[in-house]
Amino acid sequence: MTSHFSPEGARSRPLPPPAGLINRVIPGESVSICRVKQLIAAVAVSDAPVLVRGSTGTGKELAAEALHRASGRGGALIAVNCAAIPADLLESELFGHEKGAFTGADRQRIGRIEMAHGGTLFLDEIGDMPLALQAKLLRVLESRRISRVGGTSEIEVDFRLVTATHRNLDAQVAAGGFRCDLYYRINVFPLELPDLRERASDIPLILARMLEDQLARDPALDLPHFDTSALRALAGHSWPGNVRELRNVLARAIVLFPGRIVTARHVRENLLQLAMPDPEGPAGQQPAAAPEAQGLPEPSQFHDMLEGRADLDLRGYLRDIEVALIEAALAKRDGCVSRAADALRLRRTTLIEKMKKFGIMRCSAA
Ligand SMILES: Nc1ncnc2c1ncn2[C@@H]1O[C@H](COP(=O)(O)OP(=O)(O)OP(=O)(O)O)[C@@H](O)[C@H]1O
Repeated sequence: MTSHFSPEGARSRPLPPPAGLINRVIPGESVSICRVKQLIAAVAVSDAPVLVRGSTGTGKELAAEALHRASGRGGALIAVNCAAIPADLLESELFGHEKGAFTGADRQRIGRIEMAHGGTLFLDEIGDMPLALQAKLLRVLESRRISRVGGTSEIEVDFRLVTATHRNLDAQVAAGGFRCDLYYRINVFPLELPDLRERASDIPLILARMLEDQLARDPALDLPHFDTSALRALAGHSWPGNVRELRNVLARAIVLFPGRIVTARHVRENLLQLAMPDPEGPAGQQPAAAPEAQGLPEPSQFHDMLEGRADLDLRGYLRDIEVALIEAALAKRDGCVSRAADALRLRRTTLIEKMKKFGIMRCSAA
């Protein structure tokens, strides 16, 4: 029997991992994600199998990475997506094969389970594993030994098992699609990841982490800046695709609004829906400074200002603000419509239309 067994892989790891280690992998401070991180910290140092559940895109693979890093195991994290590999290839992918084991096996191949020796094996979408392979996996978990396809000798393996699924495994077991004995083996420590809409308060931190990662990958990137109204609009979305959907929204923002301020309107019209942005604010123009940086009230301040008020003539108030800002922009630029339009990030024709609508004259500052 070949043995990969070593005191290194089998040592007990009694010290809890530092919280910062897990925080670096999973950003967020909401109650629900903090509970997940506490559970990860508690279980990481043991060898107990963990079953991560959660809707698609909630970060199940990220949770596996956090568990692995916090476990202190010296080996690698080896991930296998059981749904992405055709059923007839999955066995040799997991167990490896000897040369000549089947047609096309022209050389020996080490499988993923062997590669995970001393580390963590992450079996994503375990609910999609064929029943025959489930039986083989159960034997490995019980004996801690594998045989490569076409091989005769046994190889001892020491790995921490983390599995994940977005399926309802209880229902699958009841329907006979998943082995009951394997289910109990892998479900020693269940970890439930919350949907993003249940931890919307984490969106700014997750977004900041994603932006940091983008910048680390490409320091020359001109990143967009999400203002508070944009963050509020993101928090109000239902996020059926969870954090993966948020990642896609950010990817869109990087393309559509490089170096620009992203507002709630952009979020609603261009990022959560796929309309192209207004040509106002053309490419090459410097990003507009945030309203608060220009001494203007930042939109979130209206929350406090409106507290306790019964009603408001919104249309009239917004018109007065628009007129006042247009008149101020024209006055500061000696009545020059083109320069005022640039300053207001409007097309010249749009500004002229507004001036006609509100009866604004080209007055100068003097
Ligand atoms: N908390 C988070 N912070 C930053 N990025 C995250 C977070 N959670 C998930 N992501 C990112 O979202 C994407 C989806 O995450 P992941 O693949 O871990 O989800 P999943 O739950 O395994 O999805 P599926 O069930 O569809 O396989 C990845 O790009 C991942 O890096």
